[in-house]
Amino acid sequence: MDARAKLRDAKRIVVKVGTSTITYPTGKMNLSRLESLVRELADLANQGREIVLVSSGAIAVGRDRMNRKKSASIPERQAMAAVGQGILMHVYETLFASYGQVAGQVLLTKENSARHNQYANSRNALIEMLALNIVPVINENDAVSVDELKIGDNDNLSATVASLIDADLLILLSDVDGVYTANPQTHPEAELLSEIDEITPEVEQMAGGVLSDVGTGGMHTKIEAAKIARSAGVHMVIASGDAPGTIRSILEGKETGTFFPAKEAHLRVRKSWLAFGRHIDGDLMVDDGCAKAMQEKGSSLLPAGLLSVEGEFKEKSTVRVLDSSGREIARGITNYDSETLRRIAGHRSDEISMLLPAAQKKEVIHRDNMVLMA
Ligand SMILES: Nc1ncnc2c1ncn2[C@@H]1O[C@H](COP(=O)(O)OP(=O)(O)O)[C@@H](O)[C@H]1O
Ligand SMILES: N[C@@H](CCC(=O)OP(=O)(O)O)C(=O)O
Repeated sequence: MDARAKLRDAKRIVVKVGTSTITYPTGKMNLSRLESLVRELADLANQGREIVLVSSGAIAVGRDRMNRKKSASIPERQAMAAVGQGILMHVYETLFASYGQVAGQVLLTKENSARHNQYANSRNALIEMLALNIVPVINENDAVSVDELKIGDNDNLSATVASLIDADLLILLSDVDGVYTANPQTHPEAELLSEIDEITPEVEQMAGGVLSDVGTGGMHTKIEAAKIARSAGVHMVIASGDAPGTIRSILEGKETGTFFPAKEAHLRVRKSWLAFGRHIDGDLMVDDGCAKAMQEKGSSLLPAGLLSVEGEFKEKSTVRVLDSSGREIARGITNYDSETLRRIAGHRSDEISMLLPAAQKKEVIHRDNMVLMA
């Protein structure tokens, strides 16, 4: 069966719109886009589908209201978001109400997904809203989240939300109609890719940089979102937010935008929390033999395979595991702090008891506390 045909049955759908889709380059709201988007989403909800909207745009709309051209400082961006989010939500609420639907605002920070109890709370709230036929309208809580509280971009946020609620499909609507072989704004000869089955280093290379002045991540953060979604068993499509009817055409299984099919064996909720909900505290580089054993046999990470340690962290921190070329292959919770890891790196398990005074666990990261990323 054509892989896209599965999308016809998608019941729980997360749609993310970028700043560039819902505002004009001047910063003013693009009301006709907002109207046609909400109309399309309300119609899907009328069909009995569960819809979640993740919308950017708070900072741009706030800037426009306050007549600011560019907000350089972080506190100023926070202030702009506080103004813009209210305006945006008012517009969404009014539009959804005009189509007979109820919208409810949910603002998230990294903390909501980094602590397990808060992760469960966010999930419960969203699932209850869907059960009550409320359309959650989500954004990052830009007015309060800075530095380590910040998720950073709504592409990652939408994929984390999709994984949190076990969505069937995530649609990222942007100012570009999918992933091209290179940035089409700088490479007019670039070609649109209809489907990406594997996120290879070449795909990451194609993602290039951002040109948009109000958005944050460009194609790079959308590829990161695809990794999160696919691993969590969520299909993802990147398409243009320009043309009305795009979402309907995706749900008819038509070849619209770039399709990232979900991985078959997807992560259970605990593992997806482990991989994507938590703050990353450091990097561990491993040798090729160790990388192969982890990827092909699902082995734990042992000290013998460890080449180097980046960052200062305590035991039970979340770290990325990189292969010798620097590519991320896994994430997990380490049994040792960074200082101890530097001492035991490269040593066989039988040598460890001599290096460390008390009896220690053998693995650096146990396979149960690890998620493969590549
Ligand atoms: N390979 C690529 N294919 C498509 N777009 C790309 C690629 N590489 C970089 N881009 C850029 O990413 C932009 C979309 O990202 P962004 O402006 O952040 O959108 P949004 O506001 O929807 O999140 C495109 O307009 C394009 O300039
Ligand atoms: N949360 C911010 C936008 C962050 C963001 O990811 O923007 P975009 O790249 O346009 O999706 C806002 O509402 O202004």
